[in-house]
Amino acid sequence: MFSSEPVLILDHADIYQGSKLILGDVSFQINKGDFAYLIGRTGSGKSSLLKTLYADLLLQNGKGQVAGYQLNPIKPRDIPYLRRKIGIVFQDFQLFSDRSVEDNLKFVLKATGWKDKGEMNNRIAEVLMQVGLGTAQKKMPHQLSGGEQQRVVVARAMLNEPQILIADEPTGNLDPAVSDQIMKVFQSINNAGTAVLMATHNYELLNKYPARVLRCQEGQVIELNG
Ligand SMILES: Nc1ncnc2c1ncn2[C@@H]1O[C@H](COP(=O)(O)OP(=O)(O)OP(=O)(O)O)[C@@H](O)[C@H]1O
Repeated sequence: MFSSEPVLILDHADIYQGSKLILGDVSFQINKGDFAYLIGRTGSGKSSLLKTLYADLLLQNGKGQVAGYQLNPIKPRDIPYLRRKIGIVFQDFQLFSDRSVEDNLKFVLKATGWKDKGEMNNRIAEVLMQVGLGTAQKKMPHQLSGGEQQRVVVARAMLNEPQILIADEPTGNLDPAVSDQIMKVFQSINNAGTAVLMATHNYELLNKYPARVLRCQEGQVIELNG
């Protein structure tokens, strides 16, 4: 079964910001096909943990492995390749406002080594279909609602078929109905085999879309319903 393949392993990992220990002795695993929420109070370390996973913060103590890459140590030249295997979505949509949806996505494809125009166009059409925006290709970001823009951001994160989608407060700026749409997109991505790790303050979503819950609390990461 694909669900037992680990895409993320942290094993006695310590996560620091500078010399300050934020989370100590963190051990958990996420398998292909898992959906996990990451919760915890403001300042409890959620973003620091996620940054460690995409090597924005370097792991210095303990072991970590994401999408087949060892985090400790990771070679600087491997970091862009690691990030291609991870889809990353933040709270604030970061689309280029002066480029169409299609050009926003093409920018990422070109930056990650795609060359063939036809293949790029096909992949763009596929990911936009996946997020329910099959007709938005030529639109400019300002012609889209906040929720639609966030779906383009999710589509962009899916371009290189990541093994895991990491989302930091992806519904933070969206109202409940729109947050639901984003959750449905995440669920369909997850059902197609991509693991999802999503940091959120939105406890309504946890009730409505139950899944694994990891909580950052008092310098530790605790599994709530394992
Ligand atoms: N760049 C940084 N340099 C130093 N300390 C930092 C840095 N970023 C965060 N911290 C500290 O690390 C701790 C954890 O912050 P982090 O942003 O990971 O928490 P969080 O749970 O994501 O919070 P929020 O829910 O508000 O996003 C906090 O004490 C914060 O002050």
